[in-house]
Amino acid sequence: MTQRTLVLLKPDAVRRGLTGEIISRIERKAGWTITALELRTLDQDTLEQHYGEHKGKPFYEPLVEFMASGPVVAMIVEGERVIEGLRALAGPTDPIAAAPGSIRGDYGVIVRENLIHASDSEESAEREVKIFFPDRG
Ligand SMILES: Nc1ncnc2c1ncn2[C@@H]1O[C@H](COP(=O)(O)OP(=O)(O)OP(=O)(O)O)[C@@H](O)[C@H]1O
Repeated sequence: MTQRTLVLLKPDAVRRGLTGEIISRIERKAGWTITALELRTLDQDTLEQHYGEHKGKPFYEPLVEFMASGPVVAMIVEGERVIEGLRALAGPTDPIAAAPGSIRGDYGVIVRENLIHASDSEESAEREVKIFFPDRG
């Protein structure tokens, strides 16, 4: 089943010089293709649209502040079962609970600074692609 997903390499990944490594891991998966890629600093409006479901939660404000603290790499990745596959490659939200070999398991410690976002369903992917790449909607 060919799908597309929206991936963000968060400001911690850019600051720590890990984007090349993470992009390589994605590129090496057979049949997955990066079809859009941009380095961009996110504004409040974009972050509100993206993380709106978390508004009101205690971690929302620090999360938005962190996500605006430096550039992110936004990508569309297309391929076979790429939504489930990228969530597996990223690992669970809490990097300490993430298995070694996953991106968060290998490089992360802090829940907020967990390196990568990947859409969690086809509906989220379509919604998020439109937010970050409106011309690909
Ligand atoms: N308890 C928490 N404390 C601090 N930050 C959190 C917490 N829970 C979630 N976050 C941050 O908010 C982001 C979005 O939370 P969500 O529950 O959607 O996790 P996720 O689906 O693993 O992450 P993402 O949507 O970024 O792929 C997380 O990736 C993390 O950066």
